[in-house]
Amino acid sequence: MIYTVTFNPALDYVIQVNHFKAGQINRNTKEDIFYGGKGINVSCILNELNIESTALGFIANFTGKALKDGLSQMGIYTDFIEVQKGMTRINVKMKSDEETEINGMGPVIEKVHFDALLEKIHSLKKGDFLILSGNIPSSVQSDAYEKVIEQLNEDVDFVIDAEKDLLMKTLPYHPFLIKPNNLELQEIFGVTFETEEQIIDCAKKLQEMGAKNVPVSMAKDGAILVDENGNVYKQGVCKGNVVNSVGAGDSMVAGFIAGVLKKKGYKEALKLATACGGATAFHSGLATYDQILDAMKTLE
Ligand SMILES: Nc1ncnc2c1ncn2[C@@H]1O[C@H](COP(=O)(O)OP(=O)(O)OP(=O)(O)O)[C@@H](O)[C@H]1O
Ligand SMILES: O=P(O)(O)OC[C@@]1(O)O[C@H](CO)[C@@H](O)[C@@H]1O
Repeated sequence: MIYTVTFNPALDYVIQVNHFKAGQINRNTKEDIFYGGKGINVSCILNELNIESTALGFIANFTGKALKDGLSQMGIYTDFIEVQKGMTRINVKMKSDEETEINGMGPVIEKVHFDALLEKIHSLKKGDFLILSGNIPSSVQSDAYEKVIEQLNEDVDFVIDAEKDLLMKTLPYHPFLIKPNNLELQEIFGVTFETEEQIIDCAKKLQEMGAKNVPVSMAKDGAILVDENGNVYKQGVCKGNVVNSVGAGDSMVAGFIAGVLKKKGYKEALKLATACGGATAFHSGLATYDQILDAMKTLE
C-alpha cells in the first residue's frame, strides 16, 4: 500500500474573479472546491492512475469531515487522526489578472495526535511506500519529518516533497525520491542557475547528501532527473495551454511513483510524471486519467 502523509490538508477553494480589486467587494465568476494539500493531491492522481493509496494526516471540524467523506467517495482510503482545536483549512486560490493564494493555518496538533501518527507509520510493512509532502503547521515541531521517518521499517521506501529546511534534514535517511523545483534548488545552494550543468551538479550534491533519485522540476522548462544509477535524463513539457499552477508538482510526484511501481524504469517514470504535471497545469483542478493520456501523447 502507498501511504501519503499530509500534515495540513485543505479544501482548495478555487475562484475566478475578473480584475480583482483589493479593498472592494469582488464577485466570483467561477468557483470550485477541490480536496487539497500536497499529499492528498498525490493520492488523487494515484487514484486516477488506478493505484490504491491511503491518505494519512490530521483533520478537524466540518471541513475535515467534508475532506474525509469526499476522498472516500473518490475511492481513496483515509486513516486521518481527528483533532479538536481549529479546523481543516480552506485555501483560497484566486485566478484574476494575477494568481493569488491565501492558505489557511490548519488545526492545532498536540503531542498525543502526533504520537498517534507515529504509531500508524510504525506499522508500515515491507513493500509499502510512504510519501511525505508539504508544509507542517506551526503547532508541530520542526523535526516532525525526521520523527516520522525514524518510525519506518528500514524496508519501506519513502519520498519527500517539502521546502528546504524540512527536506534537507531528511537526506541522511536516504529518501528514495525528492522533488525540488529549480527555484528551491537555487535557494538550497544559494546560487542562480545559468546552465543545465549547474542544475545537474546541485542535484548530484543532494545525492551525495543521501537522496537516491532527484527529479528537478522546472515548470515550463520541464525537468531534469538524476537517478540513483548515475543517469541524467532531460524531459521537455507536454503541449497545451496552462490554466492552473496548483498541484502540478504533486501530480509529477504521483506520476513518477506510479511509473516506478509499474516497473517502467526511471526514464519512462519521468515521462509519466511529466504527463501528470502537464495535464494538471492544463486543466482546472487535478488531472484526470484521460487528460494524462492525452498529455502523454504530446511528449517527445
Ligand atoms: N507552464 C507549464 N507548461 C507545461 N508544463 C508545465 C508547466 N508548469 C508545470 N508543468 C509540468 O508540471 C511539472 C511540475 O511543475 P513545477 O516545476 O511548476 O512544479 P512545482 O514547482 O513543484 O509545482 P507546484 O508547487 O506549483 O505544484 C513540470 O516539470 C512540467 O512537466
Ligand atoms: O500550505 P502548503 O502546505 O505549503 O501548500 C498547500 C497547497 O497550496 O499545496 C497544494 C498544491 O501543491 C494545494 O492543494 C494546497 O492548497
